[in-house]
Amino acid sequence: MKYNPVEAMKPNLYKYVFPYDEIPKIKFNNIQLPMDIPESIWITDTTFRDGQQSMTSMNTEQMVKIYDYLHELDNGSGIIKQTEFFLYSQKDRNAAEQCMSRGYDFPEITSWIRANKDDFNIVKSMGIKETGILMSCSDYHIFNKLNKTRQEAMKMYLDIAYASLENGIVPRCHFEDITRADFYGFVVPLAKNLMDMMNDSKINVKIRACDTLGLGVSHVGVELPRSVPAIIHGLRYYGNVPSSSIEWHGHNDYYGAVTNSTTSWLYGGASVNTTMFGIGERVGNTPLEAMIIEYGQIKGNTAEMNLELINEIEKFFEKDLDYAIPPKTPFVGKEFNVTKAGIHADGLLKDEEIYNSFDTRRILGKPPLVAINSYSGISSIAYWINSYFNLCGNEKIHKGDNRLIPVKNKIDSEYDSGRTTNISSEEMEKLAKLYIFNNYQNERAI
Ligand SMILES: CC(C)C(=O)C(=O)O
Repeated sequence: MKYNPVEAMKPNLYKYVFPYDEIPKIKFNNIQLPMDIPESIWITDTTFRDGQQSMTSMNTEQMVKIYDYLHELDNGSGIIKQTEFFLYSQKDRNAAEQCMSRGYDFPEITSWIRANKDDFNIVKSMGIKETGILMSCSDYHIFNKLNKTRQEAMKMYLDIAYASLENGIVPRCHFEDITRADFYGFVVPLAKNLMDMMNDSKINVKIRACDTLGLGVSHVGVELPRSVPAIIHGLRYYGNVPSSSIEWHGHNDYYGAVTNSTTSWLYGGASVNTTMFGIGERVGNTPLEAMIIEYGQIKGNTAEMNLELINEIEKFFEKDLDYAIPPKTPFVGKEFNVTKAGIHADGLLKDEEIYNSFDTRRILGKPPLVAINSYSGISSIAYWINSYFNLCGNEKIHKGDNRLIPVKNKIDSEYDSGRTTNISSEEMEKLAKLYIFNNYQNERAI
């Protein structure tokens, strides 16, 4: 071991930042670091590992289906670069094998293993080229969970990385709890030792910066260990880690998962790790679909990615995995672009762009809608139907159309009898089919 950790007699738990009996603090130092976006940035996925742990486990068929979806969503762009599988159980191995047999270039299949010889043998025998390995970095973990000194922990991690390289497998070193770790005392020497191993072995070594409790902060001028800019900048300049080997893994405990992941891109980490719809531990991981939108904003386009497919993936999660996506979730929730304020509805009716920031109909297959409630007039109802059914040109229903009258009457009668909730999309669809398109059999529309 060339670079030793700064040994500590007792754990450095950064109590002035994380007092525990109070909310964590953000300490400012006003140090400005340079942004440096890598030429190539990408997204990786951990839906099958960190994501799946948080919900009823998926069966093999469901995992293969999601893998197919990730591939179709990526659509040859290579932006959704990798996804990772547990290999502990036969079910996990079957799923990984079936996904590998698809032969797709993207997402590449990687694994996550316990640090023992047998697990390396499984990775190798399955022909998987990269594996995630846990390397917890904070003294919360080293002292209080592993019951080791920093020196002992470092040695254990380097031995594991060495075993991976000996097996010809790229180690992806998961620096767990990096946002509470002693950066210069442990993270930097560990990174430098690993980079030496990479240079000696000529096999890539990756570092995943895991914001395990979502404590990372994206603002400029914040002290370590919480500063995302300082962590990414520091890994590159003090740890000698190339951008292409740095990945951010975020959790959303403080609502920062998306911004922190983007910040990691901005300061030089090429990769961000995500799950579909942000499923994951506690409040979840960084949502994959959000990072696609972030990617598009930074790079100016989303290459060949097929964003409309997200709709289908949503339906699959809801129907087959019994996972309810909260309706107000940006870009994917049923109501993310449904305007409820009467004054906004009025704006939408005049010009969609007034209250919709991009063409969600074309790009996500989700037209902006107005909520239908007791305040909705005939024109809102007409707008809703036109938008929902994507009616254009001559097909468009105009507010003078008599077929709208029974729809309006039905809605009014709901509120006359004491209803307080909005009319749902399902109810509106039935009403429109019954009174406008006249092809619905069931007379009881609501
Ligand atoms: C277990 C670790 C690697 C992790 O996923 C996290 O820190 O969130």
